[in-house]
Amino acid sequence: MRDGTVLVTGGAGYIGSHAVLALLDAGWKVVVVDNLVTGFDWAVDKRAKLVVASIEDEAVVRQTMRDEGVIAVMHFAGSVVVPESVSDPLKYYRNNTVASRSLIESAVAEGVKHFIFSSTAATYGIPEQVPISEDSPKSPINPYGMSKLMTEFMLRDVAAAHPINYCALRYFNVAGADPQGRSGQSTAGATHLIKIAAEAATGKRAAVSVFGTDFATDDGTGVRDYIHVTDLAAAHVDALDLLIARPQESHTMNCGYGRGFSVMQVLDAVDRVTNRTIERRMEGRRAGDPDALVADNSKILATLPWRPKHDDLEGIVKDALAWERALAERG
Ligand SMILES: NC(=O)c1ccc[n+]([C@@H]2O[C@H](COP(=O)([O-])OP(=O)(O)OC[C@H]3O[C@@H](n4cnc5c(N)ncnc54)[C@H](O)[C@@H]3O)[C@@H](O)[C@H]2O)c1
Ligand SMILES: O=c1ccn([C@@H]2O[C@H](COP(=O)(O)OP(=O)(O)O[C@H]3O[C@H](CO)[C@H](O)[C@H](O)[C@H]3O)[C@@H](O)[C@H]2O)c(=O)[nH]1
Repeated sequence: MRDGTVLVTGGAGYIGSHAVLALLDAGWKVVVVDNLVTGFDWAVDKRAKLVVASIEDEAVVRQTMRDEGVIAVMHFAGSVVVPESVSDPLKYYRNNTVASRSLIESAVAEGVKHFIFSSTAATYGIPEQVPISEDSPKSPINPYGMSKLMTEFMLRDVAAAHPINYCALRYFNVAGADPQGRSGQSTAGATHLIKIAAEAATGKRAAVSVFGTDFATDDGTGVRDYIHVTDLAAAHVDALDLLIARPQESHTMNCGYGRGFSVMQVLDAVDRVTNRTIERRMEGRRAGDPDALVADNSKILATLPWRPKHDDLEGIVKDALAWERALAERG
């Protein structure tokens, strides 16, 4: 067992629940703070403690930090739907930026030493160059990306002023599910391509819409860097070890595999895995979708011992499908 407890905000959600598993499997004690707006209490592994509260509830968060001996925060809690951030920006500035400010303040006040933050490739906006390196211009094209970038700025300034270091991890497209079937993406109303394709493959949807066929890519459909959620969770555990080993340093790193697949390639992979043909409906572009988003992942590979173990599109699809079937059985 490691010394100290990790507080995982949003640990009842998709990515957070996988981080909880990775931390527990690595020997950490874990306490989750989640208000269950999009998460599920059953998604939190029983070895972890769950406190149902908002990260904005400073009294509860600070008490939890004290009671549990929290040495580090992994901060996944937030609002994650890009189009909603365009129609309701203040929700995003509140639940991502303002709530993060409150959480960071609690961490500083309680002497928590390390902070790991879920950031996003959406901080880059429409990239000038692909693959995208961390020092590329940050020009978010929606309030979601901006709300996350603002939190990165807060962390930078707070780490300069207080004895806390941080790692901001900019995720590319997260997909798949725990290969052992312990967690997966469960929130209804999915917008993410692989989740939607898994729903279509299991009969929850009649077809998959292909948003745009005139992008500047080989087959005209959007290209993304899909990273398996279990690899992403493992990167967080390694990032924590780095923050502990080098307390004077903070880091901002892309999390992706450095290669992209088009929408058509993803749907082809789903068809191969299921041995069926999902109906594809060609539609117009979604507002604000870039042609291609692929990570330059040289920094994370140079900085952490982390190496991808699930960099296989069909494997990602298989794990997403297995979880979708398990969800269907759950009812
Ligand atoms: N899914 C992706 O592809 C992706 C990509 C880039 C970044 N991210 C980031 O990763 C993080 C996790 O995303 P996810 O896909 O797991 O989403 P999710 O909705 O499954 O998880 C978010 C969790 O946070 C909780 N939560 C929300 N607001 C809260 C609050 N104020 N207090 C306490 N708990 C709160 C929710 O109940 C939920 O359990 C988010 O910060 C998101 O911005 C996700
Ligand atoms: O039903 C669908 C859903 C998506 N797509 C296409 O599939 C690709 C991936 O779309 P997703 O909605 O799965 O993911 P995004 O790339 O739009 O965005 C995701 O990844 C970003 C970073 O790359 C941000 O982190 C953001 O939070 C997260 O939602 C895009 O080309 C999109 O147009 C479809 O064709 N049909």
